Amino acid sequence: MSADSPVTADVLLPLALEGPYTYAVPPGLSVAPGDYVEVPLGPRSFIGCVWKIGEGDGGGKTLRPIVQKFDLPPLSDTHRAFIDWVAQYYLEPLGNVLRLCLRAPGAFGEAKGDVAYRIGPNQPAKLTAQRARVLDIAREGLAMKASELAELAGVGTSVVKMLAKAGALEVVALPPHRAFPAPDPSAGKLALSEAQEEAARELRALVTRRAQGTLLLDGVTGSGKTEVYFEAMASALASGRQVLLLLPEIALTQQFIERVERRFGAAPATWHSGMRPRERERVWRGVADGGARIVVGARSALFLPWARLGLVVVDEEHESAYKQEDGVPYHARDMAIVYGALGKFPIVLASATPSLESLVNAERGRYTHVQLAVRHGAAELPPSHIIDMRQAAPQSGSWLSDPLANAVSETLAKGDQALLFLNRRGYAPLTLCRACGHRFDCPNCAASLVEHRFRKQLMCHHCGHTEAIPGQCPKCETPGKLVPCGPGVERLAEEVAQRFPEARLTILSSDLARGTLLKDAIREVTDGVHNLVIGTQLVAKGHHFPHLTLVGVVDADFALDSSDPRAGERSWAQMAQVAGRAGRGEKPGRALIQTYRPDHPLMRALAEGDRDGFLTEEKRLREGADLPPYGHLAAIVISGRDGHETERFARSLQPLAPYGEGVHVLGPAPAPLHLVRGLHRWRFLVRARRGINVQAYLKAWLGDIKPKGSLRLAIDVDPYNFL
Ligand SMILES: Nc1ncnc2c1ncn2[C@@H]1O[C@H](COP(=O)(O)OP(=O)(O)OP(=O)(O)O)[C@@H](O)[C@H]1O
Ligand SMILES: [Zn+2]
Repeated sequence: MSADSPVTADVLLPLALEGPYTYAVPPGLSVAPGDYVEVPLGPRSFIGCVWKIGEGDGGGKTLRPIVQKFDLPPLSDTHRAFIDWVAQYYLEPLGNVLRLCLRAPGAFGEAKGDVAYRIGPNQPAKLTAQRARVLDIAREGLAMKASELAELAGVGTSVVKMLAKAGALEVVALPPHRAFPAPDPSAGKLALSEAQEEAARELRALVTRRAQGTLLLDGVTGSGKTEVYFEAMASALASGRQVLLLLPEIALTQQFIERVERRFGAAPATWHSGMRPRERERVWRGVADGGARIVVGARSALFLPWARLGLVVVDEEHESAYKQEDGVPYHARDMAIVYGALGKFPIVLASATPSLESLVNAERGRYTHVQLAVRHGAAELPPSHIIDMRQAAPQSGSWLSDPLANAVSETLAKGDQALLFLNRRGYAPLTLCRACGHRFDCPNCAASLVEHRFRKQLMCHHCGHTEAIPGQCPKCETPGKLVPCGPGVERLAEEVAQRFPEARLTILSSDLARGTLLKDAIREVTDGVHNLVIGTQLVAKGHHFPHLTLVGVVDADFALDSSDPRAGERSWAQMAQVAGRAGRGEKPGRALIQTYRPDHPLMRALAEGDRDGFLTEEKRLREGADLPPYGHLAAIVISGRDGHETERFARSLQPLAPYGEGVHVLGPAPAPLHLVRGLHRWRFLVRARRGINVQAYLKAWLGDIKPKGSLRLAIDVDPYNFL
């Protein structure tokens, strides 16, 4: 390169692009890989990340220059290598993966004094829908940057500026971000039991080695795993590193965050989907400059621009909530392990019901396996009893067998708390007309509408479509003949209220998940305000309810038959977890499980507490079928507006699938959920023996296919969703 040849930089943009674009570096600007820069693309400008320097030459075209460089710590080499890895593994455009890392647009704000906007004294002369949206958000009271307000309202920043000019918004100076308090590794350390101490020693050793390595902390419910992995976090913090504690979104409760705060004497940073833009920006910057030492976050926190990450703990590692389903379909647990390998730091996976994947990796000697076999302190694991519903069936329209109802009475009489677990929201999963047989289905999806009686609505749980509950059948017009079929939590609550009129009843369901309602409800259950709780899967997630002594599983057969190869494992984990909420305090607990299939290996295993027996059988089945963790799966979902066109396109791909030794292509077949949001869906499932490069196979098959019109082709490597 001669002295006067233009210096160029390859800049990756957070768009669906396979690679970076080359730009000219204007004289006087020095950029290095990892720097964040603003560059033009077409008529717009974007914030991207410098990927390489001086390699591209623009292929003879005149290069457009970089507009500006942001004064932020660069994205580390490790993080960029991680992005490359994720993109290759999931066959995603590189730019889409970068986008996961830049989810805090405000962090790139103007370098000069930040200003914010809040509601002002005037009404704008003309109130367009866009302006009204901005003002509605401003009326909530928080001062926000133009970019944040605009993003929330789904408008351009010009709308915000225009409203400010008209006096409908007021400009205020934003105070600088609050710094993150420094954690103290030994602040609130509890005295550990001998078993905990022994486990903690292994975790600390792993962290001080400062090398890659995965440890599976496999401890029964209530064994005190949290205190044990806190020790690993303490070691990483003491060595000056940052720590990420990943939780399934729904388990990220205020209670848990307070527990972390007590242990380390400082509130951790948190990261989840419900955050306000300014807090996002604060955390993003804190992670980038190293000021945020502990982050407790949902899966996407893995992609934050870590400065000195030294440990990731994945709590409830078996949870399928770690799999992102939209956009880049990554699995945060698996990608945490990849990140650890690239960054040479350890990963701790914790669970009372580890995934088969992790257990098999531990067996193969890839993971260190640390077990806690008993509950902490005097608490004992609750025994599970099976109720054979063929013998004890309740009368029609009622869902509690006598043995379960009696157990609830006894529990309440003793002043204890009982939990009834039913994984169905709403009142009834299906509504039929008794006169003509008409069933209420979603107009956009291949699914029945769920009655939500409390909200007086029929609702689709796939697309959110709602309609009022009609007084008569829309088809035969007979009034008063509509019947709800099957139970949801609301309907169960009706029965329970009738049977136990004295009980202080509450429902914990994700219908409450927005806002503070759910937090309050969980705290009230913890404090014993309620003595009878009806809950969906939400209650199975790591909560500690000290007064709870009885867990009743209302429908254990619910998820057994499905196209999902992990259905058995998942049902088992869910029931073991929910049973594990019982007897965590001073009094012993028990679990009663209602099933019509008492001979199913899963029910037997639960009754006998024989986890190993059940999992050995599951492993045998999976190994025989080359299913994970013994083989790879990839799903290919073809969707489109037009049913015939979608089918034709799916079928046209089938003969193009190359022959591959050890690779099976199943399909195309209509997806179990063959219509969602008006899109018709067809699926292929690719099953490959271990050691086969599935990505290479998929590229060879589908790499050049460009679906047209409304048709889409989505590849899901390591799928967890089989609908
Ligand atoms: N060393 C200790 N000293 C005092 N209390 C402890 C100690 N270890 C654990 N506990 C308490 O025991 C209870 C269970 O511990 P923890 O929540 O860590 O269990 P866990 O293994 O994570 O359970 P689960 O998997 O069911 O969520 C908690 O109330 C916790 O505060
Ligand atoms: Zn729908």
